[in-house]
Amino acid sequence: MGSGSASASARLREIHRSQQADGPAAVLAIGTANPPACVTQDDFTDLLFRATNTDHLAALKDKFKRLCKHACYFGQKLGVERRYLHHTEETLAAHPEFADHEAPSLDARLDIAAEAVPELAARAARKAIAEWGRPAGDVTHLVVTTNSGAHIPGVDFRLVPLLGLRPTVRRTMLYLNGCFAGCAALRLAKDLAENNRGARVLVVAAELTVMLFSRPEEGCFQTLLNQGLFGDGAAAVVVGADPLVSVERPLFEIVSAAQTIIPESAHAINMNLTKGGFDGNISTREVPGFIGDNIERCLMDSFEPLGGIAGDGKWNDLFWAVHPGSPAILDKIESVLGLEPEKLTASRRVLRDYGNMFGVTVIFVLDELRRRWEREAAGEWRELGVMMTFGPGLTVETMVLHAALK
Ligand SMILES: CC(C)(COP(=O)(O)OP(=O)(O)OC[C@H]1O[C@@H](n2cnc3c(N)ncnc32)[C@H](O)[C@@H]1OP(=O)(O)O)[C@@H](O)C(=O)NCCC(=O)NCCSC(=O)CC(=O)O
Repeated sequence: MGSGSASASARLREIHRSQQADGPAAVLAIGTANPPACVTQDDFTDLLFRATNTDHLAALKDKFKRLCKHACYFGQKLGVERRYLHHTEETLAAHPEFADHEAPSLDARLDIAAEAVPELAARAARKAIAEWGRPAGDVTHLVVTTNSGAHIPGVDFRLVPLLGLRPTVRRTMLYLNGCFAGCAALRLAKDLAENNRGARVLVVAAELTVMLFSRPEEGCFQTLLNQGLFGDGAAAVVVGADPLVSVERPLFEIVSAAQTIIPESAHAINMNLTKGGFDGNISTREVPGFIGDNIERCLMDSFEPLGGIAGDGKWNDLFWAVHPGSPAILDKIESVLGLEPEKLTASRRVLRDYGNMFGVTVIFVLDELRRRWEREAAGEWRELGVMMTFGPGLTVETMVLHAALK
């Protein structure tokens, strides 16, 4: 009896071991997509005040312009020059209730998201699958994340026929994780890929700001921030371990992944689905400080499995893919860690050209980094790097990456 159970347990351990991948999970391909309409901050300012019949609020419009004005490359304030938006002036004319967040508009917003989010997500995913070089039917797991919707079944379910995935693909849907969602989805993909030999995980993030559109209001800074900072987009990543030689090309290996809640910061970013759409409250004056005060500890924890990280100027030896929540946040990180300005260029560039696309943004930053290295034949290439996102909690997601694409 005893020896029988010992051998059964040994057999189970053997089965378990045989299910593990040999090597670390790696990013094998990246795809991105945006809606067709690109809107500059100047054009958007006019559109916003015209479409919401608030042009008479001249002082508020001037304030919004000041907030958007310094959208120069290394400038302050919102750091956004242009964004892609699914909703147009026609959408807003057809839905005057979107302007008033006290009016019931959630159903109409969700109806728009139900169609548009999966379509945008599918466009990014098709690009990632094409770069990956294997058929969509070889995807074993699907992890989808969005803040733009609350549907059952969700975007994950819709993507199966849109992409030609197998009905047996193992799906996980992550709703309402705020801006840390992209990194959280990749963390999940890492665990799936490393614990299921041969798994190929398609990670997809997609966001539409039609969920939080509203008119600017006197005395409500949040409405200005929401309308000036956020943009629409989707990004997809194929993750897998033990890449097939000559078919798959690893871009980044995922070395470690961690998540931390910053103490006493629960009030700093809150988001809710309300009858009037997606409502948020961001303590803009506190968030950069919370992140700055805690970032070094989060990084030390992330590097602990690697035996730590040593040396003066150690943070400049890494590449950085940081969620660009806003220039003030990036400035704070830069100064606390003593980073050379070049280190956060990819983050600032994505913010400038696309806005803050919640969880999608950091994948755009990763894509920007690898494209820059490919363009410049590895000019500023560094072997080890950090991917970092922030969101409600305040939650900090940290991932140590190894660039495999030199
Ligand atoms: C809001 C800011 C862009 C403001 O930029 P600056 O600090 O450089 O500029 P500033 O202080 O001169 O402010 C510009 C104008 O905005 C006004 N202003 C700024 N903050 C305000 C506030 N909280 N309430 C009311 N007014 C405010 C100022 O009075 C000024 O008005 P006037 O012009 O009249 O003098 C910045 O503080 C910032 O980036 N904060 C962090 C933003 C953030 O938390 N982002 C995370 C997004 S959420 C995310 O990424 C994660 C997630 O969602 O999950």
